[in-house]
Amino acid sequence: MALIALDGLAFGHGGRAVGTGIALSLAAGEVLCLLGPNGSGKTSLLKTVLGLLPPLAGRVLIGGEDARGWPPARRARALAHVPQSAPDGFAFSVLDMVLMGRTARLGPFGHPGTHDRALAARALERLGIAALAGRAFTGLSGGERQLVLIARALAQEADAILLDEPTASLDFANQERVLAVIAGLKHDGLAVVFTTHHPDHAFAVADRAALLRDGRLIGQGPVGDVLSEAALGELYGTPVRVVEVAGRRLCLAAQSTAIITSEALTTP
Ligand SMILES: Nc1ncnc2c1ncn2[C@@H]1O[C@H](COP(=O)(O)OP(=O)(O)OP(=O)(O)O)[C@@H](O)[C@H]1O
Repeated sequence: MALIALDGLAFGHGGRAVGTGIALSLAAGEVLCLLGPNGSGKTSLLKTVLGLLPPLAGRVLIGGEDARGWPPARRARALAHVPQSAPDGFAFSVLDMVLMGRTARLGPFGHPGTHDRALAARALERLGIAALAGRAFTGLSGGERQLVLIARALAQEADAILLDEPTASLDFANQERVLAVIAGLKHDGLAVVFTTHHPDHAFAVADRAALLRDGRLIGQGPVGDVLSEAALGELYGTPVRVVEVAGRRLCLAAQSTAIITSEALTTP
């Protein structure tokens, strides 16, 4: 059975529809990459699945049940969220930020115990940021914050994790680390949804891709079927080349390939 299913979903803000007619499903142990141009509705769609925005029509089914009206704790046990960024608030330590991921799992007294601390420490290690545990979250760089938000979601131990541009602020090595973490979550049997502006990342770790343009899905299915040069070109409105290098498929904007090639030819 699908862990997450979207059925005729319309979503938007303040009653104004951004997207309509969304039908998608994702099983445990599957990774879905949501691609689309700026403003196509990726974040709004994720927020609707997470219950942060009410559906304007249709349903969000989690484990086969309509999730409308679910209490936050139940939702948090099912779905973890990695937002693009967190607002500046109190100067919580990194460890306390990650422990907040345990909120829906805490016992009657609401205090994290040994098990919660061990999970938080493991999540920090998995993201390579154990050394940041005692630092104030508000004193971190954008990329460090992004890694902490991912660690917080891992500590949540939800059935599915939805990540909004999880590699956007990260350096090259940390992008690879996060892709490896996503592959690890799949291996652990979680359902993973992530948005990105890098189709390469879909090729690297996703089983399925969904292409959102102007709030409508113009393609979805297995990555190998969906991410053709033609489909990516239509999605972004620019010619795209897909090349294979060292066993990995990579995307290039066809126009910039031409520029690079002509420069390479003319540079002595
Ligand atoms: N809080 C909001 N209130 C009203 N409209 C919003 C709000 N947030 C986003 N929108 C609108 O919804 C549309 C989709 O935005 P959304 O952030 O979901 O797109 P996106 O695909 O995630 O974009 P990007 O790739 O640039 O992050 C845009 O037209 C945007 O202006």
